[in-house]
Amino acid sequence: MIEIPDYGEAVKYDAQNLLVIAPPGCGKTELLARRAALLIPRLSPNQKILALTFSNKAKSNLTGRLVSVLGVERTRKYVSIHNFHGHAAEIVRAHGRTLGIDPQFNMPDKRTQSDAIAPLLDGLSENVAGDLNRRIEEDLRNAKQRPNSDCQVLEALAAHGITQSAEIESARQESGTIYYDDLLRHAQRLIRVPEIASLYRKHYGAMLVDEFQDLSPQQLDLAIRSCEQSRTFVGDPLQGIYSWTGARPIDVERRLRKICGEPVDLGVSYRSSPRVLGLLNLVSVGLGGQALQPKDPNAWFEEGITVGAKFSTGAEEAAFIERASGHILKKQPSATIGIICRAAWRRKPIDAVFAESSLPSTRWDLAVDDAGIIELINDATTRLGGNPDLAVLKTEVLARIDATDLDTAADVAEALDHLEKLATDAGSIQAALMQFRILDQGDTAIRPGVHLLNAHTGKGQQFDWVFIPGFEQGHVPSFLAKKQSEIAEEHRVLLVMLSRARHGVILSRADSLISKKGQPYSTRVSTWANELRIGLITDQVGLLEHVARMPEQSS
Ligand SMILES: Nc1ncnc2c1ncn2[C@@H]1O[C@H](COP(=O)(O)OP(=O)(O)OP(=O)(O)O)[C@@H](O)[C@H]1O
Repeated sequence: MIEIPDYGEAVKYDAQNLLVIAPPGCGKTELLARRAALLIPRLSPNQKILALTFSNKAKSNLTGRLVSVLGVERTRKYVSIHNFHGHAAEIVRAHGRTLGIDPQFNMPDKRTQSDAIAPLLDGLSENVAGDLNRRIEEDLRNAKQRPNSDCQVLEALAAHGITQSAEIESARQESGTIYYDDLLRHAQRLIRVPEIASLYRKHYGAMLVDEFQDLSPQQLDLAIRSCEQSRTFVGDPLQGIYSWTGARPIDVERRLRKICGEPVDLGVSYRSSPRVLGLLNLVSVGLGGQALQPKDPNAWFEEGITVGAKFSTGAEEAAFIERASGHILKKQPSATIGIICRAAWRRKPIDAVFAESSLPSTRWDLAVDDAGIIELINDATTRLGGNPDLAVLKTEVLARIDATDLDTAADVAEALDHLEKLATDAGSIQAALMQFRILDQGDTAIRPGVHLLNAHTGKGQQFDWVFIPGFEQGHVPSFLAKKQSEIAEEHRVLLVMLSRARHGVILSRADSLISKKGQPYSTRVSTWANELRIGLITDQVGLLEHVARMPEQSS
């Protein structure tokens, strides 16, 4: 490992291919943006940099950083920023005909495959349906994670899958539908055609890949065949939390080391306070990683804060989080507060409290909280004369977005679903639209106020304060994690949640929660409580006192 404490050196590091492996908050994403500035003058005329991210949120994050370093115009002119599905969709649209795929194929969204599986689950109990669904998804993913033709997919399913998986795939092939995994598979097949690869390689003179630990070998293959020079990969295998979607951090890192040589390491955190790092280091060292030092330990009020809080009920915990957020925002109106739960179900009482609160809050998993999506729907409604049929409205909205932007398409579908429900009560689509909460979120930066999200959505993001409710066995780690490898992944999820925090982290739990059936049940503290105990310096009372001592933010 080549140790470079500051990214300044790594940006300029003059390797053709550069691999950067570093813990959270050390500036990996920032490095990509700065490296783009270094690479642009080296591009040939008409060439661009291909920037690839794993998810749409990561794409917004990287876009924001690129824009702050390069400016809007240079970013637009020199960098194509895609998530993997978007990049794959572009290849399949442009060249799919080579494989007999109609270039006008309907873009899949997150539900296309699950809608096809749903009829097979009808009438089954929740557990049996959940297991069957998982098994079918796993079979299909395994059969499609290599450049298999449709016939080879069916052969793989016949050899290794259950009959229902083959049934779903046969029906898909007959109808000519494309699912998410088919996009990547077809793109991988196409990029192996030398003439097609050569087009992309001429067009892209450099490549930036963020969060390489989240990639499947298939995504990596697609990336490295799309651009063959000046490739920069950044990531942190200890933040690998996507093995359930096919990510293989160890294999991917091995391959990248072959391509790039020894990785560069960044060892200083620019994100977190000494207290937050103290807590974070307990987890990362437990996972075999290195302990991080803060860049400027004296820059933080009282060195930051870490809190362990316990409540009798989920409702009490939620009320406290709302109250503490209010105190923080009163002292620091521009503070960003992330309330990060491992799983959405655990956030229920908290979401309910913030839905009634006067504090500014955004739910990241609710598409209708996204001003961009609402604007798209509003514009389309106006064009269609004010009160359109929902199906017509959907077509109109989708016609206005980039056909390869699957995540936005999925958000639109989700928002329209929600709109449909609201319209039933409100009497019309227009009346329902008035009820959508429009937030002032013009750009990609995280706005001051409260953000409610789940661990996986928070990947790559940061907040001044992070609340992690639900530090209970069954939630952290999730009750779904049974194998050793799954529990290790849950441990990394904890690392990801903690490492989103800049100034302070508040871990909390409730003794009693309400089940889906409305019955109270008792909880036990997370298995990792002992590991973290010495890193938690105070409790909920100490938190409020710390906030009370904090100086008022000057305006
Ligand atoms: N050299 C630097 N000087 C000043 N600030 C920096 C520097 N590098 C990064 N930062 C800031 O530190 C914070 C964390 O950086 P960044 O998000 O790039 O880290 P990361 O390694 O990508 O984290 P993660 O792995 O959690 O996604 C950001 O606010 C960034 O602007």
